[in-house]
Amino acid sequence: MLADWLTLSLDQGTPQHRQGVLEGGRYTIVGPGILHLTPDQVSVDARATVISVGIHGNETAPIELLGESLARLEAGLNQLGAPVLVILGNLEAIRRGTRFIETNLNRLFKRELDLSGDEADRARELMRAVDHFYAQHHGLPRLHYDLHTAIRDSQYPRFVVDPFAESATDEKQWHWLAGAGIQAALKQHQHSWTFSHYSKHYHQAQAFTFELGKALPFGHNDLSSLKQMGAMLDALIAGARPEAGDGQELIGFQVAVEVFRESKDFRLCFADDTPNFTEFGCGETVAEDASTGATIVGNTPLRVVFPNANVELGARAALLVEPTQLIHQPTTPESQDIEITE
Ligand SMILES: O=C(O)CCC(=O)N[C@@H](CCC(=O)O)C(=O)O
Ligand SMILES: [Zn+2]
Repeated sequence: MLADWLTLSLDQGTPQHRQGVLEGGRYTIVGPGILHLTPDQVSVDARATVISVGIHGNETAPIELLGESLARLEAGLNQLGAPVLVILGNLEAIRRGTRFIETNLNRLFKRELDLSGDEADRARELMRAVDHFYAQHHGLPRLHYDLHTAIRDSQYPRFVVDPFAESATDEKQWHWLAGAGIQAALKQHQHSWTFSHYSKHYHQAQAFTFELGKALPFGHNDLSSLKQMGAMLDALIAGARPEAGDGQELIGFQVAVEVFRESKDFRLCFADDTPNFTEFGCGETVAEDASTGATIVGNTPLRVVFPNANVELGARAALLVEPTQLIHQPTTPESQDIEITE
């Protein structure tokens, strides 16, 4: 039943059996595409964990990856040891295989949201579900991993966005991310009202947006590059400490310039298939907008992330980023622990 929950949620709406037992606990379907896993016993390393997928409907690899992890739980190959809220984000967009229907759901996670429409209603429903979940498990450390794939290839195929927030990122997270095969981390410079930002900003959760390769239709994903990520999901579900990534490098980046599309007459001055993190040299023009003019790289080379000329007016059309530090470096016999240089 649990393994079919993803498919049933998409095919027929909310499945009929709203509750059931599984290895180490029980599940409750709390709403369309919202599943609460409750362990019989909470493990010592457990976190109140939110795992969301399909916030953009065309990003299918995380849905398949999570489906495999739930199937392992149901088959008794894993045991529930932490409370987990599993979220299938934009159900209608997933059915249609599109990023969104009316507007980008991943910009709407704001308590004062006053928009109407299906995506705004879904954002409110998901915010309520997260609030309720963290309140139910208030004694535990909070975690939210929001899993995506990117529109284009990337020089770092697996990376995270670390949302802007007042609260600091726990150093342990870098170990876990490196262990899950994450190669780079991009620190956001301002509030972005994404789903992971919501949990970090309002609930002080450790939260990231994961980019796990390139967006492809169902059945076309090669999940072998996400094996370590799958192992991390299993560990979180079990309430175990995920594998630390000794031997794997994780590079930090920060935002230097955010490029917005302000007019209809807007263009990015490079090929559509330019991979994320491609470097542009000093003096190169990256974008042109009829109302705000050209965006030109200044004295330091910058790399482009999430370029998209087809966004709504006023929305982010690209980030220009620069490396900050090596957040996590391979363990050597001389240095046995994490290296943070800020
Ligand atoms: O590949 C792209 O251009 C977009 C991929 C994507 O959906 N990224 C997220 C990042 C969220 C964040 O900035 O934290 C998004 O744009 O919502
Ligand atoms: Zn996405």
